[in-house]
Amino acid sequence: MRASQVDFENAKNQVKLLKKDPGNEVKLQLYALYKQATEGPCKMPKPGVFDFVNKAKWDAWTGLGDLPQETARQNYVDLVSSLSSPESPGQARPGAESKQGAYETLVVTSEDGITKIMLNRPAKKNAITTKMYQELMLALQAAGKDDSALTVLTGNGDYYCSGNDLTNFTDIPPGGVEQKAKDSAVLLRDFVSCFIDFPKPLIAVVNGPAVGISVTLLGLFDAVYASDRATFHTPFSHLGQSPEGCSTYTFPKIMGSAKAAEVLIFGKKLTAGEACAQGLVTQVFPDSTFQKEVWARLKAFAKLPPNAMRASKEVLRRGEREQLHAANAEECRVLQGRWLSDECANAVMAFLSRRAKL
Ligand SMILES: CCCCC/C=C/C(=O)SCCNC(=O)CCNC(=O)[C@H](O)C(C)(C)COP(=O)(O)OP(=O)(O)OC[C@H]1O[C@@H](n2cnc3c(N)ncnc32)[C@H](O)[C@@H]1OP(=O)(O)O
Repeated sequence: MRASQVDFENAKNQVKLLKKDPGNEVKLQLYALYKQATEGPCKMPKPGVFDFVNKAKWDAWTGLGDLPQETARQNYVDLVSSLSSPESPGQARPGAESKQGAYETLVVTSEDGITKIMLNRPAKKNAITTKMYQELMLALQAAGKDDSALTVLTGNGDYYCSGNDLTNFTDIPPGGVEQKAKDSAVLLRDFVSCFIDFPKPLIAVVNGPAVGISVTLLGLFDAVYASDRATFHTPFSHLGQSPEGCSTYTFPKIMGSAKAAEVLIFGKKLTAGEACAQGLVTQVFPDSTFQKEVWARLKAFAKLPPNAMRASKEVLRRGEREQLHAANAEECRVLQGRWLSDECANAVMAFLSRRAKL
């Protein structure tokens, strides 16, 4: 799964042959990844506010931060591969099957026995919108049933994921904020259930910083590989919120109750090394060799008998599935109340009005 210069050149040519216009957002991502892959991080001065086109390009490119050029090249190749329609197989990277042209917020590819689900909003640090929650559930359902041996979740760009997209809170339905809180609790419960019940090995490839729900969910993965650039931050109290993703059950089990409280109540940000020492991360790799080393390892895992791996996962999970669903339900119930609190409203408003950042 590591793109060579030849793959990159092929992908560049495939873009010109695309039969369908991929839309402006995707074109901006292609532009940004291409620039990052060929020139490195954006050093151009910020265009004027009325220079809309160049400002959008600049935003997309700077949104990739310090993403290594090799990773940008890989992500560019993956994105082009995902755009190749099944009717034009000549456009696809040999061996890489892209089934999910339908997703707006994800790039999903299958290759070498591995289905890779990549969060794909790099300019927004892969913050999870309502649409992305829904697409992730669909992608996980499909991956659970496909013939790949492993499923991997990762992020495009310099972040793994910045957690819940805080603009989700601005989309209030006719039933008002109470209805919004209720709908969000249902969505969250269904979303987390997909991870609890996922039937085959699920691996997180944490390519950069992780925030909020993208951290708490890690306790439900079977392995977590992290770049040494990654950090792990759950600022729930700062946001007037409370933990989710079954972390109230998994974190004390993984790291002990004192360390779990420091992370989940006081929002202590962990480095990749600390997260590994506390058992949340399986192994940390230097960012410069992260993709190469992790994918080599995953390809070897994917050659193991898939039914044996599923059976082992099932027997490991069976003993605690009930407790996990109970923790999920209780976390969603408490959060529903938190979302209606002044503490939460003030924190979200502060972020949206650019007064606060983590
Ligand atoms: C329904 C289910 C609910 C599930 C409950 C889940 C809870 C959680 O996940 S709580 C955690 C929520 N996340 C956050 O509070 C993170 C907020 N973001 C930040 O603090 C920062 O953006 C950052 C530290 C993640 C990155 O900072 P920086 O490197 O300086 O980059 P920018 O802030 O300029 O970000 C670029 C761009 O992306 C937008 N963005 C980033 N994260 C989010 C987010 N979580 N929600 C919405 N938007 C986000 C940011 O606003 C910038 O946008 P533009 O200004 O339009 O470029």
